[in-house]
Amino acid sequence: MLDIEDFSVAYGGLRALTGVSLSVGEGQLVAIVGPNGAGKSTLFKAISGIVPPVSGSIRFEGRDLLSVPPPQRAHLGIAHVPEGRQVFKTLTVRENIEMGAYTEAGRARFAQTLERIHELFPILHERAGQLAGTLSGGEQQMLAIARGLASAPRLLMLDEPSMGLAPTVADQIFERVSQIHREDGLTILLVEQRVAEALELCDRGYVLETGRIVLDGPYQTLISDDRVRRAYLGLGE
Ligand SMILES: Nc1ncnc2c1ncn2[C@@H]1O[C@H](COP(=O)(O)OP(=O)(O)OP(=O)(O)O)[C@@H](O)[C@H]1O
Repeated sequence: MLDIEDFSVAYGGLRALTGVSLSVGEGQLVAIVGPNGAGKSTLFKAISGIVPPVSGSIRFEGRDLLSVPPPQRAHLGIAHVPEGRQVFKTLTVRENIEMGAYTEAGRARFAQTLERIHELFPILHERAGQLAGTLSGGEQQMLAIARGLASAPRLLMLDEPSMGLAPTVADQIFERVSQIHREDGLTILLVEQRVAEALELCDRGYVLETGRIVLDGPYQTLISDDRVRRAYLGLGE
């Protein structure tokens, strides 16, 4: 579904991504893990078109994505749920979800998507008329994911959904992400610093460090790799 090849991004003189290649197959949940500043958010911004590449290619469902203007990319079915949630705080929960449904597919399927969103996140149904800025951090994250789902995407990109959340709340979010993947078969690209949790959920993972992919493979390969065990899972040999 998504093929990124030899992709590099720079902010002025600073290289944020160097020669990154990765693939996401239809229906897969792929995790990108790595430390602060590794370039994870930059990769998502480049897929959405917020930052331009220096070189490399991105193909989405066989199409050259870089030739598609950024505002059109959501209409192809790419939903980007940004780091830090960024809900519209002065709009209600329901209005935030409606804002996500601006794609043709999102509008066409809004009634059934809303029903599914309420099934996944009943609290958003209860709080439909409440201003988003008054929600807790976990509820705002649920709303950000719901807003992404409202566009009826083919690919859902989640940038650190656990950020700033208590472990139990983060676990609830991971459980919902897994449910969306398992039950709805949605293709998901997940960026996370909580490496153990993210790798447990994924079909395939990539480890990104200082702008380069240093390791990739299926869950079993990554979880048994000594570097991953030492650096990210706090485990010994
Ligand atoms: N707008 C920007 N201008 C200049 N440098 C930037 C900009 N955004 C990010 N960077 C730099 O690019 C590098 C990668 O940042 P990025 O936010 O992609 O990392 P990350 O892996 O998502 O980290 P985190 O999890 O802390 O957000 C960092 O060195 C960062 O300082």
